[in-house]
Amino acid sequence: MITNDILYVGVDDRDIDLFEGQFVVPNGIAYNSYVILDDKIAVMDTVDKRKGTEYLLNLEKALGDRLPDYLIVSHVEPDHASSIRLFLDKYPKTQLVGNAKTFQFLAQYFDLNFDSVLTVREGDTLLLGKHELHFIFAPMVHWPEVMFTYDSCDKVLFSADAFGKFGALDANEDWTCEARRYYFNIVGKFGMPVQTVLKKAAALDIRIICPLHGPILSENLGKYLDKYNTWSSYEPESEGVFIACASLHGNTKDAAFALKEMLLSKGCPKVVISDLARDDMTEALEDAFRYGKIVLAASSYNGGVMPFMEDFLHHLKGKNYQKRTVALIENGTWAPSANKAMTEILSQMKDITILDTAITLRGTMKAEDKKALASLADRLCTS
Ligand SMILES: Cc1cc2nc3c(=O)[nH]c(=O)nc-3n(C[C@H](O)[C@H](O)[C@H](O)COP(=O)(O)O)c2cc1C
Repeated sequence: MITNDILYVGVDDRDIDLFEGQFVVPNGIAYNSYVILDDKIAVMDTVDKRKGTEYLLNLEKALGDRLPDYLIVSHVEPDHASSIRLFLDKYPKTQLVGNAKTFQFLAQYFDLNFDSVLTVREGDTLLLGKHELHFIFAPMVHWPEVMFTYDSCDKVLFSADAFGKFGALDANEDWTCEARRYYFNIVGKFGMPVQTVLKKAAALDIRIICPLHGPILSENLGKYLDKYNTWSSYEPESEGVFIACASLHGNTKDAAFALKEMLLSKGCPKVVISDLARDDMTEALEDAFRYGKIVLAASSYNGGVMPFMEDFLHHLKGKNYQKRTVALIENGTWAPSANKAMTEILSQMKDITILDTAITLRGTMKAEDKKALASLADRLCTS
């Protein structure tokens, strides 16, 4: 129970191998859905059809002998909407509520009778009894049709995918870490639209945030709003340096670890290294956004850069990576080419400062390489 009238009817999914076909979720994922019980009953979204049967049982229990009047569709993505067919087979008289885009997209997934739907516009309200629902459009957070719903009676914001996180509800883990990985990998490209909806939300008296994934947020809401403000404005969140490396034979990786030791010994508060070939790419992406300074260290490869690094940089570009200071380290035997290849991709991003400290290793680290790394460490500690 979330309030006296709002019940949780979502489900945990711990069997899924990859969320959205690409993200590892070691602690699963929750598909959240809610019921508002009033003179009229509104259900807030459904769940992935992978868990449709379990969902309908939860719903039935929450409804007792009553029937839902409305199904509010805040996001058409299948992890929330693919049980709508199942839902309507059981509750055929329920009216679907969405905006024009909601129904345009739903028609791509379902053969529905769209004559009976209720199409809302930005700022429209729906009265259930004492609960009045206000529709707040949030286009591109993270699809074009996304809308938030604010219940002015219980002061609850149903925030669609915003404020969500990876991890089933019964996972005992920190919110920030998995919410950050979720944000940058799923919503990260859309910083401006998130800023726009945060401004709309600032005008509301919000006591509880009910996202479509992850825990219901009811305490210290400023913390979550602040994180979203930092993330969506592409500002660094933590002091420190992130080193991403891709190394064929380990020499560049050795240099990355040597640099880490130097940075720590010079007082850098935090240094995180990711081996892009072995570590989770989505965590590397998260760390690249978390810190303000990053070092890219890679082997030269066929006149370019090792493909894991190339892939990583394309991921960053796709997520609108910006406002960061970058240092480059390459390794090559006959014609080192990694720094040039990395610079080319970085030059397509906004507001990236590449330090004039580029280092070229040839095979193993030599004394002069260690000196160059030490002066890079100085520069990173002072810039
Ligand atoms: C398939 C392949 C392609 C390579 N391409 C280049 C290249 O274009 N230019 C170059 O200078 N070295 C090239 N190298 C050599 C590596 O960059 C070199 O061995 C480097 O020292 C590897 O650093 P690492 O020990 O960190 O992997 C290539 C090596 C391999 C196996």
